[in-house]
Amino acid sequence: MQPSKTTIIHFIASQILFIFCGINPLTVFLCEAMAEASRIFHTTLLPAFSHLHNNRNSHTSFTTFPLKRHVLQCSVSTTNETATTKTTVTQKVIPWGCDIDSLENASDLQKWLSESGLPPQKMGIQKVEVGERGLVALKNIRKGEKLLFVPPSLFITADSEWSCPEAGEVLKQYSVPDWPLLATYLISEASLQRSSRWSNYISALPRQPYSLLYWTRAELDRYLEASQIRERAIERITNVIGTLRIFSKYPDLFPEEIFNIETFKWSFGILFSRLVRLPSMDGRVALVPWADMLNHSCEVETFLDYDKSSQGVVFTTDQPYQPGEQVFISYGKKSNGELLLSYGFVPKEGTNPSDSVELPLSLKKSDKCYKEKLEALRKHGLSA
Ligand SMILES: C[S@@+](CC[C@H](N)C(=O)[O-])C[C@H]1O[C@@H](n2cnc3c(N)ncnc32)[C@H](O)[C@@H]1O
Repeated sequence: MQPSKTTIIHFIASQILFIFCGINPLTVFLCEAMAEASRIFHTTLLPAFSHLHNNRNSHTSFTTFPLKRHVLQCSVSTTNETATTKTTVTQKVIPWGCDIDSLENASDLQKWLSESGLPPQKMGIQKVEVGERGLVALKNIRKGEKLLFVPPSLFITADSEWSCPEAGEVLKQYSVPDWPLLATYLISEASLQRSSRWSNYISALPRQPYSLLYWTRAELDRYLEASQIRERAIERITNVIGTLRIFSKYPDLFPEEIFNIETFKWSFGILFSRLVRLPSMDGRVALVPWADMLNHSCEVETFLDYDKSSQGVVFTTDQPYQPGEQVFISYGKKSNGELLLSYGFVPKEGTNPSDSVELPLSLKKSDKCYKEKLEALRKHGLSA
């Protein structure tokens, strides 16, 4: 499920209220009031989103766009800004991957994975209510059961072999860090289509992942006004653009038709939403096909990790599942803003116990009540 209109507005409202709180250094204590005010804001001002959501097909020119765009568009649809948002639709379509809710390539992926060493699974990929596609229990699954067992031969890491070794050599020569290296690797392999060993995996990835990287500057300014997430999204976009600089020197290895801003938005969008850090492999980052079909729930705490005894990526269920139920993992204790930033969704309102807003605080030593305020901040686990 993508962010509902009310959830997005709740998020925006809390961020806007955050401005007012940020002015006074001792307003940490206003957080509760802020949340209450934002609740009032959303319940009194908003029409039901479900109606707009269900009617989204009436905006036919948006049908190939992620729902997030519809949500944004819906949230301003009663004003004439709709037209402004429509202008963003003219982006180039990535020539690989599939529609975000498509199962067309998922069965090929599953077949290829089983042939390549993935053991039989108790879950299958299906269309789901939360997260478009996800892994659903095919059999009874017990609480405390280990699932997945994806072997390392199926991971994509910074050490994966390049189909075009010369390109990989150049990146190594520049000691390019893991993230931009993986982003480039993904584009390089994707562009080779069927001749890449990852072709079945890449074909099942979304052609346009939900990501703030696709928001225009105007959208970021408008919908994330006063939020720290806005700055972080702008920083990420700047870094993605910066990655392109390396390639201008090697147009033969990295032709612009393939390595350009659109393809890097895609590959970084895929990394932000799917790359996992594996604590038991010294925090190594990897794309783990199949495991990356699991959606997030704030109600579970289990996470992906490498299991030395079974030599594969696993997670241990912290609740039982019956056949037909979607199986979830946790992407970490992240605020709604952080989930939006990396994964492009916001959990249903009131369901995320880790939700928070960042309040930058400063306390001047010249403040008459410096000591008392410092003490009050410390009491709440905050530093000045
Ligand atoms: C690791 S992928 C999970 C598989 C993905 N649903 C797919 O079909 O490829 C992460 C993406 O799934 C979606 N997702 C995961 N958990 C979600 C949730 N609780 N609500 C809405 N979308 C979710 C978001 O689009 C996110 O960027």
